[in-house]
Amino acid sequence: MTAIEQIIQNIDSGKSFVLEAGAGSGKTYTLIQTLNYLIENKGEDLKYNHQKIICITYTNVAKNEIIERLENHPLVLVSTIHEFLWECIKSYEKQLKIELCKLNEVRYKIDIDLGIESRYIQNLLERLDGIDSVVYNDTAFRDFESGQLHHDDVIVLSKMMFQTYPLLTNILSQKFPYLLIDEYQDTAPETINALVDSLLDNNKDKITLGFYGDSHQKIYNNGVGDLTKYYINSDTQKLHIVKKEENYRSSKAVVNLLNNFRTNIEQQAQTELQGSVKFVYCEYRPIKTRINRNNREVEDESRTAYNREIDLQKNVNFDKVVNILKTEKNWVFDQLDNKKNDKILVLVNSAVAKRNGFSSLYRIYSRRYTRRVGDELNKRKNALIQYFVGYTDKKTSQERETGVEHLIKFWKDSNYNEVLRFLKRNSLLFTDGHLEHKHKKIITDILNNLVTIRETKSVKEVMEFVESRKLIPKSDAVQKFIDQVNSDFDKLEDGPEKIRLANNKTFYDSLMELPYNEIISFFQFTQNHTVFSTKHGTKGEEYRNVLTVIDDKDWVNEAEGYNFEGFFDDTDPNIERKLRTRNLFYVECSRAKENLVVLALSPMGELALNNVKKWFGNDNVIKINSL
Ligand SMILES: Nc1ncnc2c1ncn2[C@@H]1O[C@H](COP(=O)(O)OP(=O)(O)OP(=O)(O)O)[C@@H](O)[C@H]1O
Repeated sequence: MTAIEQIIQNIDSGKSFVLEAGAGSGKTYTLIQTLNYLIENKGEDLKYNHQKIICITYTNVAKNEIIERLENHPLVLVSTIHEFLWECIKSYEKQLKIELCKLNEVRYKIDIDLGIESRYIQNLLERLDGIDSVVYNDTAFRDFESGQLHHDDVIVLSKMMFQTYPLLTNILSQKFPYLLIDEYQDTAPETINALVDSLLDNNKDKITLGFYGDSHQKIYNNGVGDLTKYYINSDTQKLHIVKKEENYRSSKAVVNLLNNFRTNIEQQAQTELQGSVKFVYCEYRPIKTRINRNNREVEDESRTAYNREIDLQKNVNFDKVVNILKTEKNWVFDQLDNKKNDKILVLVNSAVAKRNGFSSLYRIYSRRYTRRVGDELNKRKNALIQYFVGYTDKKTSQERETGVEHLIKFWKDSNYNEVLRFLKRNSLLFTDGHLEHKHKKIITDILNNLVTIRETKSVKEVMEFVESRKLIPKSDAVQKFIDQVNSDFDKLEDGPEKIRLANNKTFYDSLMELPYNEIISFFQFTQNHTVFSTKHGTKGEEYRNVLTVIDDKDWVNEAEGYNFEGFFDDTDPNIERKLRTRNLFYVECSRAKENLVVLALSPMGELALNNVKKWFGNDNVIKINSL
């Protein structure tokens, strides 16, 4: 039976299900097929009972694609998770206030127990009495005292509401008897819990849930990742597993490789194209050692000097491989024509930053965050950097298009609707929310000006311009950061807090002096508009040929990072990191339609290489010197 046939069988017998579908299997297509089936076969009933089908997606792009493909069908509500959950809970004002107080109390206690100054409030209930209702809008700051929620709070509060008020879930299941969720692996565990353990548990006969996704493509830390616990045990299962094992994207060689390190799905390539996979590894001279007086072997040279030499060697190796691919294999790495490009997938490191024109930004980050630099940059965690380039929502993996550069992108693309939406949401230009004719001229002048000054001025000058024109005010977090670095922290007692503030000040001062051009380059990089791609943005994308570059050095010591050698040889003791690395590797390799080359710049031990040989085939694992 095909996946869609199994899904239909589940739907017809009222069973909730998970579609586990590997890379390139056409998940969205199956989701659309399901929706069409429901419209055609259950549509009349739904209409009669004033019910709707809910389809939850993660990005506005996916949302729009589905709406378009269903030709805006009135029976289907396509929604992001926040929109949906907020719609579910927002009218229960009394209950919301109670739950908000509970949440506030829990978070307040955590802060107090940790001995840190809490942003939460004692005795919130009394203060909430004075406000009309709890509110949430997409860009609101958290301000519990005035009943204002941040979007993370919506996720947590809805879980609490679903748990505490079964009646709420009964009402929802009456209104929405079918609920389909795209990219389940990136859904917050709290949301899965609300949907499966409350909504479904309380209303088994009334609602069917369908989860679509791929456990091996979870690359964001906050997603649930995998729903196995809900279907593994047939006695207690709440969901039924359906597998989709076709791969419509990749060549036989690539699919074969994916199957070699994936255990829960065995994909079938749907093309006759053979393609190829190669793994290139590098060896470096060992660090010099000597025997000391105590007869112990110790390092005989400075590790910094050694690392510097190896870094240079890595650059040479990288250039060598790229050159061979270009000249001998006809791969196309053309910075200007992104569409036709073959792609280099690489996590940000100093060499990547240099090649993409943001090496000074990288240096400033390295000084502040030392070993966490890659992670900090990749995730755009710092509030100051977010002001310029936005960020990826950690709960939903959605790009938050809130940065100066997003606004400029909309403007340059002549996407005026988005420009206006952005300004209405973020700027102080429209104090009364109305756009008048006079505003259009003002906006045009400001934005044209901004486009130009960005090219030549410093970060500080751009920030001042943006602020003075009331385009985007500083967020609370940015203001707090600036206030702190400008405070008189010299008077503080010596200790970690003083050091932290001093480091922040250096970071802030150097960032402000930076040519803004570096921010532009960094933004292009985060949006995959270079031949390089941040791996966090590659899901759903595909390229003819892919070069994936691995360099453990920048990541291996971080609990939050990646450890490729430890994944290849199965020795990484940190299970979460091992899964994260496996998923990243899976997502990267599965982007290739024809040919894949993996270049391991950091050294790989014998055990790792032996496993790699099992996956890639002996002849496809090549030492760089033999190229
Ligand atoms: N039924 C089909 N027949 C032919 N081609 C298909 C079919 N379904 C999908 N494709 C093609 O296969 C490729 C992969 O599809 P798609 O990107 O939808 O898969 P996916 O499951 O979302 O992949 P991933 O999760 O890896 O991003 C696309 O080029 C798509 O056009």
